[in-house]
Amino acid sequence: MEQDTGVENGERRLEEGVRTDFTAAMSYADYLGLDTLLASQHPLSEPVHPDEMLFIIQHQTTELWFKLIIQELSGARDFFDADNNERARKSIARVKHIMRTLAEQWSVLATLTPSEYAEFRGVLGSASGFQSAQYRAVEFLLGNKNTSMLRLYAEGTPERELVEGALRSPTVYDAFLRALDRSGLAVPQSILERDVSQAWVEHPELTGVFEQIYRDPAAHWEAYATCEDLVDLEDAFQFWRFRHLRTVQRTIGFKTGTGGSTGVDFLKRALELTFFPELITVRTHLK
Ligand code: HEM
Ligand SMILES: N[C@@H](CC(=O)c1ccccc1NC=O)C(=O)O
Repeated sequence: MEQDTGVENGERRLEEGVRTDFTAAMSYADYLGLDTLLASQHPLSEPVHPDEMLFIIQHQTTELWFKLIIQELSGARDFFDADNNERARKSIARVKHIMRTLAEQWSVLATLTPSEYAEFRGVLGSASGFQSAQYRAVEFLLGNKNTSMLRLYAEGTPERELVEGALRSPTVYDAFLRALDRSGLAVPQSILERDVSQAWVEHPELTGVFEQIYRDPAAHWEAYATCEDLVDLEDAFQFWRFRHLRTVQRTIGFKTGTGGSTGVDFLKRALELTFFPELITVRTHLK
């Protein structure tokens, strides 16, 4: 007797229970809002350059992931505030994996050759990733604050609210340090009371706190693991910046950017930034 594999003539038979009528029930597309999502790609080149779709989708998928990163980093901050280190670490790990995925995603855009990009770059006008409000909010949540970036977003717009909100609130690192202090590792008061809207600058007096942790990991295991998670996150973020830089260089060389910057040279400077400088310095001090 033939065994029923559920496959006939190369086709998988639909099972009896499979729903096919969604007039009165929620469907996949309903739940995900696919009508608006998939109607949101508007190439401007005429005739439409097929590679413009690649360009748009690469940016849109990145913005979707940025949206989740903002949720997770804000969540991590709240968990630190509630002294729930384990949950904060889980959110940080998720962000790290998203950043790794996004760093890998550059290889798709790298298939866009300089000649192809030049064919539709003109339609972008003065638009640039530099204006991404979600990206800026992520940078701010991690400590790379810069008040002058606010000028890019008109007052009263949701983008301004997002970026300004992130500028004025404590960073994930601020929240972690406050939690460390509550746990008994004395973080200098000046750091706990710093103006959180300022960019983080290295505080040499903080390195001692991390030295205590790194000299005896077993005694401070949760804090130690969290420090390493933060370093992982920073690494993943830097890889994303680096791959952006390399993609830009192979696509437009040393042209100035549509956002008005010097381009590659401007992006290179971001590689000098570090979110958690004391976590690097502590390594130098370890014997
Ligand atoms: C061929 C593709 C790309 C090129 C040629 C390119 C080029 C540039 C350039 C030249 C800048 C400097 C600002 C300016 O003057 O415009 C910049 C900034 C930026 N781009 Fe791109 N970009 C590309 C793709 C992307 C993608 C896919 C994203 C993802 C959202 C992105 C996000 C950003 C961000 C966030 C900045 C600001 C970086 C910072 O402030 O350090 N770019 N890009
Ligand atoms: N700054 C890029 C243009 C660009 O990449 C871009 C343009 C519109 C929307 C997003 C962009 N992505 C990153 O900067 C350039 O100078 O070619």
